[in-house]
Formats: sequence, structure tokens, C-alpha cells
Amino acid sequence: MLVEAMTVQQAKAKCEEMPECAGFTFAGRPTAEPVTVHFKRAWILEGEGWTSYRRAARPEDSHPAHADNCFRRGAGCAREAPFFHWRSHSAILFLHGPESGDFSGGDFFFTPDWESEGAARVRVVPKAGRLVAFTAGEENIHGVEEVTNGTRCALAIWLTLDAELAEHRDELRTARSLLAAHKGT
Ligand SMILES: O=C(O)CCC(=O)C(=O)O
Ligand SMILES: [Fe+2]
Repeated sequence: MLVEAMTVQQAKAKCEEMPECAGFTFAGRPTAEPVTVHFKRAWILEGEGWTSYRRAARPEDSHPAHADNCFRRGAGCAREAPFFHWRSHSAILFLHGPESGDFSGGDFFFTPDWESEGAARVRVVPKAGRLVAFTAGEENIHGVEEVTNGTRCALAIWLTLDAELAEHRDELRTARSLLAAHKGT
């Protein structure tokens, strides 16, 4: 896909930057000197006397890191339309876990910021009846790691402190009148 002279270190960085890069090869043995690097779209090895580097496949998150009441803007998070800026709290109720055999992977995670490495993540393994609850802002960037098999089900619950923006105001009204009726008894 591309042939260019550079060091192996530079080639690794360049391959990471190109979404289609599967790896690269060059003639000869590993060296710190610049070499003629052949970047590869597909991983087909042929010929002798070449050194090859294959790019490690990074698992894709099934639900990439996000916050529930703002959207990423640079290093920060903009709490404004068109996002669900009125959300104050979130809760995820897991309906099953990997032990059910319904799916593999799919750990819920919190991450300290948008770009953090996987090692910095705090994971919650889904399990039937387990609930994770948190404030909905940028202090709780979270997501779901790759579901590698099957179908994963969870119930997401979002709460707001702004009664005017609640999606189910009729439910609020019903709750209020039930409470009022209860107080009267
Ligand atoms: O499915 C999950 O565990 C989390 C889903 C989530 O974060 C969302 O829908 O905003
Ligand atoms: Fe979320």
C-alpha cells in the first residue's frame, strides 16, 4: 500500500496512524537504521530474508467511551443540545452475564479520561440483577468492551432533576397523585 524509507520505530507509529495498515515488512534483519518499509493492507507473507511486523488487533469497544449527559469536545465534555444534557444520574441494570452462555466479553467499564489505556479502566462484569449507578456527567466516562459473541442485554435508566424535561411526565403525575391519595388515607 505504501513504500517508504524510515526506521522500524517510525514505521510502527505510521502503521498505527493508518487504519488500513495490517503490518509492514523490509528486506534484511531487524536494525535501528532506516530501511525501505513496505506497508501491507493484507497479511500475506512470502519470500525469504524479510523481517515482518504484524500490527496487533485492538478489540473494538461495543459502546465506545462516553458520558451520558454531554458529548466529547476536545479533552472536555459539552453539556448542551443536541445531547441529553438534562440527565443527572444513570443506572445500568444487567439482565444476564457471560456465565449465562448468551454472550462473551461485554464488560462495562469506567475510564479516567477519553484516551486512557485499557489498563486504567475499572471493569464491571455483567451479572443478572447487578446494577451500576453513577452521576451522568464527564466525571463518569464509561462504555462497553467488545461483545465477542452472542447478544448482551442490559436496561439503561437515566434520571433527571429537571421535572420539566423528564421524558415520562405522565408517570410523574401518576406518582404524585398516588402519593397524594396515599397521604389522604
Ligand atoms: O450497556 C451498558 O452496560 C451501558 C450502556 C450505556 O452506557 C448507555 O447506553 O449509555
Ligand atoms: Fe452510557
